[in-house]
Amino acid sequence: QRGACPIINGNKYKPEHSCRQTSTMAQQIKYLGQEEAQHIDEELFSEYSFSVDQLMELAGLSCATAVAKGYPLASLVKSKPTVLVICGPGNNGGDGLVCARHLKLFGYEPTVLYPKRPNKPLFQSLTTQCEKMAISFLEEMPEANVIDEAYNLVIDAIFGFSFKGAVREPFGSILSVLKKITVPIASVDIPSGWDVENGSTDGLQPDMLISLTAPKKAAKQFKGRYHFLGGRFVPPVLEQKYQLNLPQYPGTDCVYQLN
Ligand SMILES: NC(=O)C1=CN([C@@H]2O[C@H](COP(=O)(O)OP(=O)(O)OC[C@H]3O[C@@H](n4cnc5c(N)ncnc54)[C@H](O)[C@@H]3O)[C@@H](O)[C@H]2O)[C@@H](O)CC1
Ligand SMILES: [K+]
Repeated sequence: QRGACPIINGNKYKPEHSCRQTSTMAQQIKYLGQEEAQHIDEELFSEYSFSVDQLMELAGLSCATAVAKGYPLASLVKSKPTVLVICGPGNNGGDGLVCARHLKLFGYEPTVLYPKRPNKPLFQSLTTQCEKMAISFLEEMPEANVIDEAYNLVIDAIFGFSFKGAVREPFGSILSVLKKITVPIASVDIPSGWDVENGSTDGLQPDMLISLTAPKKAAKQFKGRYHFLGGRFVPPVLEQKYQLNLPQYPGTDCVYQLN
């Protein structure tokens, strides 16, 4: 139930503005603006010497883990555990490729749509890794009714925190189809097409959102069933500098269910 204080895995956690303050409550998690998200991202690479592929691996693993928690294999309605993963042209798309690979290892049958592939070794390697794991790639976006018949859910890894302006093709057409499907959508970091800070009134309405590092401001408008936090890689000093107030991830888990 939205607005309630969830108790998950024994941890009590309070999403921002959602329930009355008590002295024992955790502090409010920070919702990041677009620039702040980009600054943290840059700092992780420049000051903390992480590489993109390191963080992408952890981000993508978080996404696959959240999907497996929200949509366990045993709960899927189709005869095969099919998942359509749609990857965009930036790092959000890279998270999608990593997520697809881990979903395969978890026993799902992911299929990838990756229409705009950056000419960079990282993305080429992630694509090869998927292909070598017998994950198939579609040539074009299926119609909405085909998706509803063939897949249990769709992973939206099209745009993340660098999305700006009006959606350009082919992603405008892809998002139009996604607005018509009835199977659940799990969005990586931001529901694609939403303004990173202001969200969207007529955009995608994903069933799951996996916020990476910290939720972005748009996440306040998320109305789906599952909001997970992933990307358990933030060094405490960086967390303190930006006052992220991240919750305590339970045990060794790489995701935290916010609601
Ligand atoms: N530090 C972090 O928090 C991490 C972030 N990661 C991921 O990286 C994402 C950010 O990646 P990027 O900065 O590469 O950006 P995005 O993946 O958000 O998107 C950038 C790409 O989308 C295109 N684009 C932007 N606006 C568009 C529009 N209106 N129409 C069509 N195309 C458009 C750009 O040309 C660019 O190719 C995050 O959201 C997250 O998913 C993870 O990979 C690793 C760690
Ligand atoms: K997304």
